[in-house]
Amino acid sequence: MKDKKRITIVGLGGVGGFYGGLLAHQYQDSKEIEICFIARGKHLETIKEKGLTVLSKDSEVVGHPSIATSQWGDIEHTDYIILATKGYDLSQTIEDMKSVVGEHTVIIPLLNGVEAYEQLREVFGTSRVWQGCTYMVSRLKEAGVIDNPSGRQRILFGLDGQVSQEMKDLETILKTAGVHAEATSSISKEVWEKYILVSSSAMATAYYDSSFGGVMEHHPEEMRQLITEASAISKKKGVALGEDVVEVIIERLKAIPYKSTTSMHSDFAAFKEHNELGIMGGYMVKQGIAQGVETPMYKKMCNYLVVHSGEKYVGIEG
Ligand SMILES: NC(=O)C1=CN([C@@H]2O[C@H](COP(=O)(O)OP(=O)(O)OC[C@H]3O[C@@H](n4cnc5c(N)ncnc54)[C@H](OP(=O)(O)O)[C@@H]3O)[C@@H](O)[C@H]2O)C=CC1
Ligand SMILES: CC(C)(CO)C(=O)C(=O)O
Repeated sequence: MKDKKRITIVGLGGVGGFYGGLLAHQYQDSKEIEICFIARGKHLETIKEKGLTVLSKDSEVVGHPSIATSQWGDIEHTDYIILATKGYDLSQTIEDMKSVVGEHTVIIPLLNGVEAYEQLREVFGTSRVWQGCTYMVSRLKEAGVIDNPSGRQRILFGLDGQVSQEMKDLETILKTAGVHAEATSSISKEVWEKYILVSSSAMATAYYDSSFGGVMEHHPEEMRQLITEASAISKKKGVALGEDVVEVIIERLKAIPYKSTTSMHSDFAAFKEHNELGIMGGYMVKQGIAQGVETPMYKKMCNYLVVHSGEKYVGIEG
């Protein structure tokens, strides 16, 4: 029964649902690999009934996982856990998944930021927790349906200084399912570059109630300031970022379609009860204090957004 490699995805929203759907579609009849979903509510019921539909630019696939459940107990054991909940669900998810994490289980967080990795590492140790990040703009459209309109997607994962055979094997499993995956030996640098990009743009898009293009065109100085503050923190934490990191991030931000926006801004705009202000902004402010780095722009935007969350949210230009 334990012969098949088992990959469990928890959090079947924009990110986990997209990659989970591709994996479940590819491996539904596989004798070597099986895909399990931890989901909940109506989404779970629809997945059980009709499978998980993934819409992506010009394609549509439906994935039927081997197991779809809300109960970790139904999974029993797993070789990999791909973690894709929002930051505010992380602590509970870590508690719940303890029952299936064995000595050999590898955990890969795809959440934005570095807090998930730091938290997981504290609970499960360094070698079995790899770092990861993803570039995409994908959303849960309705129960059982994930939409990634541009079709863009990319996962980077690994541990610093090595790309092991186990990592190469996972890269192959993901690529075979159509995932643009890359195991890398400079994962801290990759994760931090992504984090600086998304954290600065999440803060500014939510603060100004504007798109990527909007904040880059109308608030370039504020964007530069956020990126500079975040880069200073990561360098103080010992991450080997290039000297030109601020310019590199600015160029990447300019390449993002003008009208698209961050997942945090979407959550603010939808008046969601929870948001990721903690991992996008709060972490930078706290780390600034811990590392002795001034973060005036993060503090200003956090202070505004923290009192304008939920139903009270009105962006500055909103
Ligand atoms: N969306 C995107 O394009 C991108 C997002 N990211 C990052 O990826 C992470 C995930 O984002 P995203 O996919 O947008 O988030 P979503 O809110 O779309 O999806 C998260 C899913 O996790 C589910 N979930 C949470 N806790 C549990 C649990 N204990 N058991 C089962 N299901 C659970 C939620 O269910 P429920 O609805 O019931 O709460 C929800 O369906 C975030 O950190 C985000 O910043 C990174 C790159 C791009
Ligand atoms: C910046 C972006 C869109 C890139 O993947 C993202 O990660 C997010 O909004 O959460």
